[in-house]
Amino acid sequence: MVSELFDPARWEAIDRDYRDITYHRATESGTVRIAFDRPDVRNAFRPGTVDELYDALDHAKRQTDVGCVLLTGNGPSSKDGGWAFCSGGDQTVRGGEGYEYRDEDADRESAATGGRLHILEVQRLIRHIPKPVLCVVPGWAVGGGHSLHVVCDMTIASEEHGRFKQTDPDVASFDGGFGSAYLAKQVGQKKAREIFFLGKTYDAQEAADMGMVNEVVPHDELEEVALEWAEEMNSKSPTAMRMLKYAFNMTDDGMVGQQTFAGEATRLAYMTDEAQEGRDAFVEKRDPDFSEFDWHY
Ligand SMILES: CC(C)(COP(=O)(O)OP(=O)(O)OC[C@H]1O[C@@H](n2cnc3c(N)ncnc32)[C@H](O)[C@@H]1OP(=O)(O)O)[C@@H](O)C(=O)NCCC(=O)NCCSC(=O)CCC(=O)c1ccccc1C(=O)O
Repeated sequence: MVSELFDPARWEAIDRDYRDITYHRATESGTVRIAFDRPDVRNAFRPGTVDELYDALDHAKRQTDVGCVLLTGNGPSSKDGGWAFCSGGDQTVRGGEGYEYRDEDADRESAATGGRLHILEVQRLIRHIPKPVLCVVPGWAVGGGHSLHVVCDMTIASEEHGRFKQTDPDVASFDGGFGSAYLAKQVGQKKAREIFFLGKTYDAQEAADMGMVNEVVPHDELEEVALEWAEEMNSKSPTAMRMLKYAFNMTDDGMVGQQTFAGEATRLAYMTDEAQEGRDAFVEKRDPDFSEFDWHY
């Protein structure tokens, strides 16, 4: 069993050699499901988990017939029945310089000798992947797991088990990027500071009321609703969705936001006869003739 909420009839496995996550593609829509698969430790991520997550997201990015990514956590825990999206960095493999490849992770090709903190690379990929990422929270979203939900485009959460909490300062960590500053854009400065400075636990409805969760869904229906939302998004114009995501990002992402949005505008411009005249003129070693193209206003 992948997860109690997972309907095997609606998914097929994507053949990748993963240990800490599962990766599936919907049988009837351009949707993929990426899930943390360490339910016994509330889906905490270790360096190998982060590598796999990055690899799956990058693969999803490159599937031109995929319009939406679901990011979730498998469950429940075989030890106590608890549910989690993700509880952040695995504190048991945290060394002096960061999170370390240990035990069965030591044989990974990616294994570094020093510690890693590369979950931030995953955050940036979620931010820049040219399609919506929907965070599906069946239980705890804590620490770095909370930050991941914040950076996703939208979040839906289990009414019964969804729980949100920031423990970063309890374990001497601090996400000073999207996890805090972007969170403040979602819930306001006072609330964001409360979340980090007090470390309170909020249920799914409280998280929705403060603006960081889009919808609270009965636990048993969570993945069904996620697929419905994904199908809705898949029915939209891919170009419009991509440009909208980058437009939403742009005001907060500075020059990189501008670069990303402008890059997509350049792609659209490359598709015009006008751009092709520029290319052809160079290749044919002649002056370009743009005279037939309008100065649109
Ligand atoms: C998640 C809890 C609130 C759940 O509580 P509860 O339901 O009572 O379950 P427990 O009995 O506590 O846990 C069950 C079981 O899981 C183990 N476990 C849970 N979380 C972790 C974890 N993060 N690491 C390792 N193991 C974990 C727990 O020990 C139990 O195991 P048993 O063997 O059965 O006893 C609660 O569990 C909790 O508070 N967990 C810790 C949350 C936490 O502090 N996470 C780390 C925050 S820091 C972080 O994530 C850094 C991320 C990062 O890399 C980063 C770096 C640089 C900038 C930014 C970031 C960023 O934040 O993204």
